[in-house]
Amino acid sequence: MQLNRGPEFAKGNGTENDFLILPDPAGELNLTPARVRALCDRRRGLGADGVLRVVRTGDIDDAPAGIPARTWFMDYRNADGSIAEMCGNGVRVFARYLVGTGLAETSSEQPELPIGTRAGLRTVSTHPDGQVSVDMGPATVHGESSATVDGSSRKGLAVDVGNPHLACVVQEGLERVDLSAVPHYDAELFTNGVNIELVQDDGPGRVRMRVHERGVGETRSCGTGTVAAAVASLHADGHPTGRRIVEVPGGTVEVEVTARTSVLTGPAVLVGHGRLDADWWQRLDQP
Ligand SMILES: N[C@@H](CCC[C@H](N)C(=O)O)C(=O)O
Repeated sequence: MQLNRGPEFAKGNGTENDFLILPDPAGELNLTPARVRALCDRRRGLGADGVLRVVRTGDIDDAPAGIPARTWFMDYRNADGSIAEMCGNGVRVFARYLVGTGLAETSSEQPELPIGTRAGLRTVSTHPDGQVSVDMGPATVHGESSATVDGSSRKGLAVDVGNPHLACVVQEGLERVDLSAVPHYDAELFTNGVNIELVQDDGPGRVRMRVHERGVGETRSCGTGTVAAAVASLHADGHPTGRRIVEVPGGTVEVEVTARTSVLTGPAVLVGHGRLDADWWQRLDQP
């Protein structure tokens, strides 16, 4: 087969929240919104919920201050081409990629990996059983709000996990809700849009969650969303801290919320890798 070798890519997922990973160690890739949309399109491109560009922090114009320039930075893009501050599943897959390709090293003495994100520096730890944890930083509650989802108004907790969430605890019927349309939310509170979670109790210490992600639509999982869901579930039980097992359509994760921070643990899987066709990639850059 004649293929003009374009940029490298890999594909991975965390609880079936799937990503295309584009290594860009020299910071040379022109990752336009049009290219992200084409890549993520499940018919026109390779298909994914988002793109993770692997770049050095020094090559990112809008990186938060204080992250050393050589630190690997997760330049996250939603499937619609928009930029988001943070991705809890993505950052675990990103760490798996760095270690798997030898771009970064971890060991039993030094299992922690610092990763730059637009929400700040995050520390990821890989475990011998294949699970990956990330210290997500504090999840900050900004009060209550509501959204109209599938024609019904739902009350929820506004939680900032580096990116914005509205986590709505529902009593029943989680599986029956139609999440195909963008929910209507308070645009004065969420000026840059919001990820919306529906969270249903599933026994002691357990919840089930579905999510409509900003810039994507319904996904099989959302790591930052699971943290918001755990916070909302704990809050509903009158606890500011604690632990929740969160079951999403794509699998199961664990969230621990402490007074200082929140930690998300779950799987991170690399599926394969290859090269984009250079002609296809070039054509996407033309008006
Ligand atoms: N799937 C992600 C969140 C990705 C960003 C989100 N759609 C946003 O726009 O904030 C996760 O695992 O956290």
